[in-house]
Amino acid sequence: MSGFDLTGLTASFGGERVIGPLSLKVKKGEKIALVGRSGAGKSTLIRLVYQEVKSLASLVPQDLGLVNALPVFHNVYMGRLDANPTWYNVVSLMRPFSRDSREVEDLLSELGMPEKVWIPAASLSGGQRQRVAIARALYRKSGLLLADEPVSALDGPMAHQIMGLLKARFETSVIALHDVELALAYCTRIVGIQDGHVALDELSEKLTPADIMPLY
Ligand SMILES: Nc1ncnc2c1ncn2[C@@H]1O[C@H](COP(=O)(O)OP(=O)(O)OP(=O)(O)O)[C@@H](O)[C@H]1O
Repeated sequence: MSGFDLTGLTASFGGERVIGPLSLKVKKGEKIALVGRSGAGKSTLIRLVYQEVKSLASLVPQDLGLVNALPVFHNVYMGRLDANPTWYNVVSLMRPFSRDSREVEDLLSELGMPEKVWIPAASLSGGQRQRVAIARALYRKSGLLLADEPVSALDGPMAHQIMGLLKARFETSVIALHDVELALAYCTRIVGIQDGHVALDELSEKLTPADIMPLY
């Protein structure tokens, strides 16, 4: 089951309510884009959803969550840590198994950076770091993707390629996107967030960029 139905979602910082109460029902197979101006609450909503669904989801947080001192391989491998016994993970830290190395290398090839597999994450560019976080999410092989601006550091053609890949590989997704064109092209439903509430909820096929602009 990769959909979810959450109600009564709220978040506050320093006593100030920034989300909700808000409900979000996502059906299996839906690709949702969360859109809205900076500070509207998209990242906070992604975090709230992740807290609820945790192990069912693959997460690409806005800060990416990479471990700089570790090679790309291990950063990607971390996506599936909970699927393996502890001894397997400890051995993999020192001497990765060849089947795992091959799988990670294949993923990195798809993302256009096969030569970086043994490079520490610290020495990657911003766009490369973003692709490592995406590889980690793909490696997890869950049915649900939660991603916060996953292609913001990528150039146009690469952003389209990766959005296409995410659409194909995840049955269901909720992606915060500031790029309205990408949202309409790769997502089936647009949820607009304004001041922590849902201000728009419509199928992409019924919307144009002009319909979304009032949120900004
Ligand atoms: N750790 C925090 N401490 C205090 N306030 C926070 C914190 N995180 C978020 N906020 C506040 O919550 C509100 C929503 O922030 P959030 O990051 O969810 O917005 P966003 O829509 O994702 O913005 P952006 O598009 O810039 O990433 C903002 O007013 C922000 O200042």
